[in-house]
Amino acid sequence: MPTNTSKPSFRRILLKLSGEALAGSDEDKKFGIDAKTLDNVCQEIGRVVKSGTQVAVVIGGGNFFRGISASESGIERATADYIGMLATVMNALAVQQGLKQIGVEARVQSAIPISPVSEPYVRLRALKHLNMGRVVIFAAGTGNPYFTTDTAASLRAAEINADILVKATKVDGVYDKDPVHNADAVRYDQVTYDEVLQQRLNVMDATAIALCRDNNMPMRVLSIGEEGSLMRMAAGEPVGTLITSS
Ligand SMILES: Nc1ncnc2c1ncn2[C@@H]1O[C@H](COP(=O)(O)OP(=O)(O)OP(=O)(O)O)[C@@H](O)[C@H]1O
Ligand SMILES: O=c1ccn([C@@H]2O[C@H](COP(=O)(O)O)[C@@H](O)[C@H]2O)c(=O)[nH]1
Repeated sequence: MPTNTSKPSFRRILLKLSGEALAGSDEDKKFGIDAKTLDNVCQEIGRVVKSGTQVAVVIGGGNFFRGISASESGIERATADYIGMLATVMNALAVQQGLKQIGVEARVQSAIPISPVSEPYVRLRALKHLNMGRVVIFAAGTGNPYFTTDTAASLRAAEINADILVKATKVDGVYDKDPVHNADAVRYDQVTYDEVLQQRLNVMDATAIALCRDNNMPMRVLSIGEEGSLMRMAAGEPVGTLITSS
């Protein structure tokens, strides 16, 4: 529950967490969930919740499985995507547990019903949890193959009337080219949805960007590995890159 008396900059945010952000940064730890990294991520989320901002999370599955890569090696695409969606459920449960350990209440809602382990996605119930100060973790993406958790994040952000969609990932913003593969890449402070689409700045998939553009949902891309960045963003600081219509 909120502990601060100052008014937060955002009433409600949708945080898109990349699955890879839960894996360690060491070369030999790029798969699965690293306990220390998970704790750091949960602490970041906990600070924001305690400052009075409601937080909903959509979590990726790239630390376990990506459907499109697996389908290239022979698994039928739809099946591979269902495996990918189930991978996001594992991450969601881990984040729920990590938050619980630091005293932050959270509920997982899965777009693919898995009744023994999570609630199904029910929009009004999600809103009720958020209004009670609980973190809601949306798992299993959209529940449909051929989509990504970026698109799920855009969809859920619109559905819950979030003030902003925050993409927290390994890179600290949107660059003119992929910074992981280009040392000379230059970061934007602000960029439009159309520029991201036209210049194919692949920090998020095109469907997700278009959905945010069509719903006028502002987005911010920041690094979850940079300590305090999420809290600074929630306090209104211009962290990372802002994506808007103009
Ligand atoms: N122009 C760009 N600016 C910033 N990042 C970019 C750009 N082009 C490509 N990227 C890449 O986009 C990635 C962000 O996507 P990310 O790895 O978080 O994928 P995801 O699908 O959201 O999560 P997951 O790890 O669960 O698959 C960065 O790691 C970065 O390498
Ligand atoms: O709506 C969705 C969301 C995800 N998937 C599959 O899950 C994996 C993991 O998600 P990331 O967004 O890549 O982290 C993704 O590669 C898809 O295979 C999906 O099918 N539908």
